[in-house]
Amino acid sequence: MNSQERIQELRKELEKYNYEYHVLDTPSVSDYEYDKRMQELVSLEEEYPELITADSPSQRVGGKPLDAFEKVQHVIPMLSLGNAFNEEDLRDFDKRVQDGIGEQVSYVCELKIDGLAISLRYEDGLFVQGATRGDGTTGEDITVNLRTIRSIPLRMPEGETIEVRGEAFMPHRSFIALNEAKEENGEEPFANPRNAAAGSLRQLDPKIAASRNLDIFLYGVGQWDAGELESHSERLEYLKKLGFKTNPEWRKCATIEEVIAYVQEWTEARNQLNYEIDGIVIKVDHLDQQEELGFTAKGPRWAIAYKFPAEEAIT
Ligand SMILES: NC(=O)c1cnc(N)c2cc(Br)sc12
Repeated sequence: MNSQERIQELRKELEKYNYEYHVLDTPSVSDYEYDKRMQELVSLEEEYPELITADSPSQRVGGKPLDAFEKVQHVIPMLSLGNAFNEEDLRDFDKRVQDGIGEQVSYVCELKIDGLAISLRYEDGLFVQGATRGDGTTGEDITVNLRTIRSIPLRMPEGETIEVRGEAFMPHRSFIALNEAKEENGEEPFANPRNAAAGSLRQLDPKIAASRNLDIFLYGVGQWDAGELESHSERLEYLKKLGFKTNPEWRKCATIEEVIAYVQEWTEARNQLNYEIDGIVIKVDHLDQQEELGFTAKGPRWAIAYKFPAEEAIT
């Protein structure tokens, strides 16, 4: 086997191990085995730098810090949702939807991740750009920092050209470790994981972002010319098939009663998660019904965000 073939073989192995560990949470090799192969890849790429490609597992943490972030225009605006605060608000939402459609409508419920909304663009399967939501139409290009999130594939097996959307966040254990380090250095700790994730992704030095152990759940699609799926639930399944990390707790709900039961279940169970959620997102599942309902100035008529009551401060 020549060096180029060995480099290709190492990249495939490392991408597989990375996917198993960071997306499936089911590692098949030890960190030692992973690190040994990464070391071999880095040495071979140092010997043959002309063979280095942007999607090589060795290229996740970029070089020098940026001077600033470029602006990115979102061709399809990134959503903001109207809020529901109690069961009555949810029933009012359901009534508006049923009146608007005139027949039974099914929903998808998802955990509302307390992080920051992100858009990822892939061209022919290659990760080419990642951006913050910003004001919904103009965000910031933070590609170099998003490349450091290990659950984001640098290349997906299917050569899809697609924009996917989700929420970047800082898991509890990363947040605790970061604030402990900050306090040891006499620095101001972050108030909550959302601020810590936002602050980390807005670092101009990708090495700092890489050190923050961020993660992401993908849950939506932006620009996608080939898109021919009929429902949001099919999109969630397709994102998973493409190799993205999707949140496993989503559920199809045939009625608002089932939505209310799901909300109740996670109001009680959210403290068992190893990441913060601040509510539940409820969406009409069928895309043609979403289109029929359309938008108000505040946001889509076909989705709403139920917000958990503020937790009593533990005194
Ligand atoms: N699954 C979802 O749709 C979802 C999850 N977490 C969030 N913070 C948000 C925000 C919007 Br806007 S949608 C959404």
